[in-house]
Amino acid sequence: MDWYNMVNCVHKFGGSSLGSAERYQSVAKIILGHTQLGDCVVVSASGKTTDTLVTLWQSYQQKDTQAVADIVLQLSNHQGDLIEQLLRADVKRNALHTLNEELNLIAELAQNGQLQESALLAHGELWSARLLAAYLQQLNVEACLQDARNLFILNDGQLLHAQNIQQCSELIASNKINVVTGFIASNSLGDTVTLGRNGSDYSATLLASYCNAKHVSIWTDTQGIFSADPRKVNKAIKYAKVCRGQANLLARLGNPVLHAKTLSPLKNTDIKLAVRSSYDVQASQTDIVKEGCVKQKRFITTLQNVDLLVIEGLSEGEVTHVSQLIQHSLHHFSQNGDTYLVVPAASTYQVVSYFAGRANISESNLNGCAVLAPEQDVNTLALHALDLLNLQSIQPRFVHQGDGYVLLLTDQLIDSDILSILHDKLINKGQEVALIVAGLGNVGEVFIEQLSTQLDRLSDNFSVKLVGLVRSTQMLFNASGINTVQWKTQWQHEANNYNEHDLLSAINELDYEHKVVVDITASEKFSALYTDLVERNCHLISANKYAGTAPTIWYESLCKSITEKNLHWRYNTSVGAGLPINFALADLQNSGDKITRIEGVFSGTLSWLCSKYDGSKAFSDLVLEAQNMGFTEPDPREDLSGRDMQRKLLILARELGIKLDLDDIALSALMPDELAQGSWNDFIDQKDQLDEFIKAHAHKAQLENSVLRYTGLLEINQGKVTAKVGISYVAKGNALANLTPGDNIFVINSQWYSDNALVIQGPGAGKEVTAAGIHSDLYWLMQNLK
Ligand SMILES: NC(=O)C1=CN([C@@H]2O[C@H](COP(=O)(O)OP(=O)(O)OC[C@H]3O[C@@H](n4cnc5c(N)ncnc54)[C@H](O)[C@@H]3O)[C@@H](O)[C@H]2O)C=CC1
Ligand SMILES: N[C@@H](CC=O)C(=O)O
Repeated sequence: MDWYNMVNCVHKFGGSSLGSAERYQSVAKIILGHTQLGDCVVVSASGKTTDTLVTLWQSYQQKDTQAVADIVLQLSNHQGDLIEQLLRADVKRNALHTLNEELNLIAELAQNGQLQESALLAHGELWSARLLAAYLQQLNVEACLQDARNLFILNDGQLLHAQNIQQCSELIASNKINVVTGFIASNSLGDTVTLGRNGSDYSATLLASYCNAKHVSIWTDTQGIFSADPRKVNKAIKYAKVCRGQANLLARLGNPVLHAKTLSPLKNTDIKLAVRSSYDVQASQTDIVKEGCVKQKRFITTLQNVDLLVIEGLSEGEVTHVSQLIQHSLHHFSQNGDTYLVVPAASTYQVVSYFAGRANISESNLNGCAVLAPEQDVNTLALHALDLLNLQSIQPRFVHQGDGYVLLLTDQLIDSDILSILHDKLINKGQEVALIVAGLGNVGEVFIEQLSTQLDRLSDNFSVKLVGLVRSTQMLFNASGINTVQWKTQWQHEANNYNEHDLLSAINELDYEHKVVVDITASEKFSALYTDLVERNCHLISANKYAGTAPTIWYESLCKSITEKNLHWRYNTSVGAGLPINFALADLQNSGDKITRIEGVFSGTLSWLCSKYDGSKAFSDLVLEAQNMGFTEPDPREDLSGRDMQRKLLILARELGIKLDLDDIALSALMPDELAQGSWNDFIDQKDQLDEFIKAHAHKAQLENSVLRYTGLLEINQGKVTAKVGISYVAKGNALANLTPGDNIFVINSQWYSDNALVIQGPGAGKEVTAAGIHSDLYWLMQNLK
């Protein structure tokens, strides 16, 4: 591999990511976990160091010697503390010595009137890069310091690209982690210059383009790019992918996450840019991708205190130049034959002077907002936004509709309450939810049938699309949507062989605000995918019981990841099919009640079999009948063995916060143990043994004036848990003896329902009720999506 392909990724850490010794330690951890030799790590000045250096410069210009001395001391304290806390004694001594020499020189230059602004400001990045490199070396990481003044050379304000590529090829070490100073460069005379506001982000993308890196990761204090400022709008949506064009427009229209300049070196390259949190490494990132690779999203930004200038004969080059001059991304547009520039009011004087007589202030002291959206939505959103502002008694003074956005400028401030209303009505409405359904058997097919009538009424805010269907051997995936009525025809023509890797990468590529995987398989293998699905930000709905009854360690870590990622997992149908048992238990507990006992029949299959059996028909024939009706598990022995009901009891126990594993629940089977072995055909060959077994139990029950039932019990008595499922002889008068065949019954005792139990009873199996129960989970999920 030649040098040109040695840098895989350029990482960039901003000032807040390096604000304290603990933050440096976190950054080092990220570097250890996310870099390979040859990668570059671009750093900003630690915390508020650049602001402090700017204040020092201003004090120096005002000849305030006391303030200069105070600020030098402040810098010495902050940098000194970092060195003290991070470096080992031997390295520390040298580092403190160098720092003191530099600070003394600053003080001396200030005294002699020889301080240079850019050279002074450059210290911030130099200090952080030097300290981070030393700290990494101390951790035995092959790291080296790179002073970007040797990599980025400008002549007359223009970067000398060919020369810089050459410099990078000579200086960037392919066998080390290169810690590079952000923000700074040098001119062809060798003097220090700076790259302006957000310069370090720009340094990172510039370096990536010079080194032909594959990725740039901007590690920052936000988790990515949101539909609105998440500090002001708590329902702001984090987007997984945003196209470069919209990111650029956002930067010019008030969203501060990325500067327009940052994106410019990526033009005409395939370099991938990601914005991610250095505070929450597990959180998903936002990828900024090439135009056309993702759908356009909706955003709302606010603008505060801006002026609108009309500029005669404005050129693109002048916009770039004046943006650099005032260190702010600027937006310009034409309307009614005039060309306007939106300028922060604080910089208006500078901009007007720059255009020397060609700039006129059209409107001043404006606030407002911009709504960005796919082109086809802008017109409707613009009208809707005007109505909403009107309702809030806000009259826009200036409205401009451009390609993919509408800009609404007004006298009044758009505070976070108004912004949230606008966001709710304009942005949230545009969200899309991708639905992937695994398992198209008895229940799955009915679920899809019901889906076609359900889609429109699921939520006002979201548009839900079925994008994936999965069976054990085949899958159909179409990111733009599968027709819920004609899916079978589409399946016949387009379904491919199923493998987990293809499914996960198809899900990864989905550009939807939310993804939901509905598991209606009876597959343990599929449930093992849940951790991968959660990693890909999928909400889960399960009729399948395997994940809910997996070993405690796996189950708890799954629940933890789901919570950490603010995802939802619904599994109401895994117990009691469509009966609202999980809702009821959650509700009781949320209301402060304590559940002490749940007894009942939790298997629709076994309820149906036991109630139907009167000796007139062989029990095994009833089993086949139940199987045909779609009542049983794919292999009915999962029911007869008691294992399925054991799973349900475990799910109930975990709902109550009880830590159990499957084998902690005592079980006696409703069939001879030997029949559990072998194939289904072997079982059928030996069905007489089952019939004899049942006949014998039914007879014994009869002798006790009782009936044969299969029941479960979960009891918590003074901290002691009893959990069991098995054969019972239930007295004929008992509620459990008189169920409609197929019904489940849950008899719940609690602190508040102690003498007179709360009873939930109804069909506990069947494809229609189960599919309807899954729709109830999906509906709940839609109502609870942010
Ligand atoms: N039938 C009922 O009344 C109720 C069923 N359930 C649960 O619903 C689930 C489905 O039940 P049924 O529809 O009756 O079963 P089924 O056997 O008719 O359908 C299962 C489907 O899952 C698919 N599948 C199996 N392994 C797979 C894998 N590894 N990846 C992807 N797909 C796979 C099969 O191709 C099939 O389409 C089961 O977990 C069951 O316990 C829950 C409540 C009631
Ligand atoms: N076989 C199961 C179906 C649903 O879980 C039962 O009847 O309980």
